[in-house]
This record gives sequence, C-alpha cells and structure tokens, in this order.
Amino acid sequence: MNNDILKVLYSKEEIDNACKSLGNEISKTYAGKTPVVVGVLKGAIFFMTDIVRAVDSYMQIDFIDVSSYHGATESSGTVELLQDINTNITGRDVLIVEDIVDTGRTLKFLLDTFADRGAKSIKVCTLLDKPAGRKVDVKSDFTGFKVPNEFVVGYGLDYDEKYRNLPYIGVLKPEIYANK
Ligand SMILES: O=P(O)(O)OC[C@H]1O[C@H](OP(=O)(O)OP(=O)(O)O)[C@H](O)[C@@H]1O
Ligand code: HPA
Repeated sequence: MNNDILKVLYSKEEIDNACKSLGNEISKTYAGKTPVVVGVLKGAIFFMTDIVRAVDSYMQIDFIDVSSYHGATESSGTVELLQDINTNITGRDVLIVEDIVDTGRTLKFLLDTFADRGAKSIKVCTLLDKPAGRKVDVKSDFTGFKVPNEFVVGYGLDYDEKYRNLPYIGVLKPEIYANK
C-alpha cells in the first residue's frame, strides 16, 4: 500500500502536533459553552477522534455521513446524505469536523443544512484545506494545513475506499487512478 504513495505530505507526528494546537484554539473559543461537535464520515473519522480528545471543553459528539466522490478523484457535484445526526441542534453551537475542504460543496451542504435547522452558531474545523480546488465560497475557522492541488490520501482520506488506514497523509501516484 505504501508503494502507491508518491510522497508523504504530513507525518503522524505533524498531524498529532496540528491536533494539539487546533485543540487549544477550539478550547478557547468554546470556553463555558457545550458545543455539538459533528464529525463528517467517513473521511474525518480519525481526525474527529483525535481532535475531540485535544479539546478541553464540555461537548456532545455526533456524526453525519455524506458522500460525493464515489470512487473518483473529482467530486460528482452532488452531495448525498447517507446518515443524519441524531442531535437536535436548534439553538446549539455546532462545530463541524472535516478531513478536507476541496471544492467546498460538502461543507456548503452541511452549513446550509445546519443553518436551516436553527443552529445558534456554526464553525468549521478541517485538517486540510485545498483552496485551489474551491468551486463554492466557504471558509474554515480552524485549519490544520493548506494542501496543494493534488489528490491526497491517508489518515481517513480515501481513493476508491482504500488508503484510509495509512497513519500519514500522502499524495497518491497518478498512475493509480489513471489506470482505472
Ligand atoms: O470539498 P469537497 O469537494 O466537497 O470534498 C470534501 C469531502 O470529500 C470527501 O468525502 P467523500 O464524499 O469522498 O466521502 P467520504 O468522506 O466517505 O470518503 C471528504 O471526506 C470531504 O467530506
Ligand atoms: O484530495 C482528496 N483526497 C481524498 N478525498 C478527497 N475529497 C476531496 N478531496 C480529496
């Protein structure tokens, strides 16, 4: 599996450090509050479990499962809601935890959905931001790393459902997806 990786962008140690520093920022922002922290499945699974443990604040956690890539390196353009949260977020402070913001379509869908439900505030924490991929105008409040315009995998991020279990984030060799 490691042979499919062109280069490592962020090691496990760099990711751990980013989680610590984001956790400190988030703790300050939510001091005295009890946000609902929503992890976006499946990509954000590992980041979510690391980030919530780095935050010193009362919180509720929940998960939402959305999908738009379907085995490709380009967004299908349509965000499908596969599984909703169980928490009533009306009047609540919501923190969305994402692995990556690329076109921004997934995040826009989530921001609109949670705003329609009457969230008191909505903030976004993403490990990776790929500004060159943006198709819709959305922004993250807490960002780990800005990544170049390349398809990245590992630490939850997949290509065709593979590579999520890599402990680091790397760039996939183009021949892996070119031959599909
Ligand atoms: O900014 P965007 O272009 O919308 O891309 C970002 C989204 O794409 C990926 O999810 P995907 O749809 O691949 O589902 P997954 O998390 O289950 O892999 C990723 O986990 C983000 O949620
Ligand atoms: O670069 C990426 N890698 C994996 N999943 C993604 N979803 C959006 N962009 C990416």
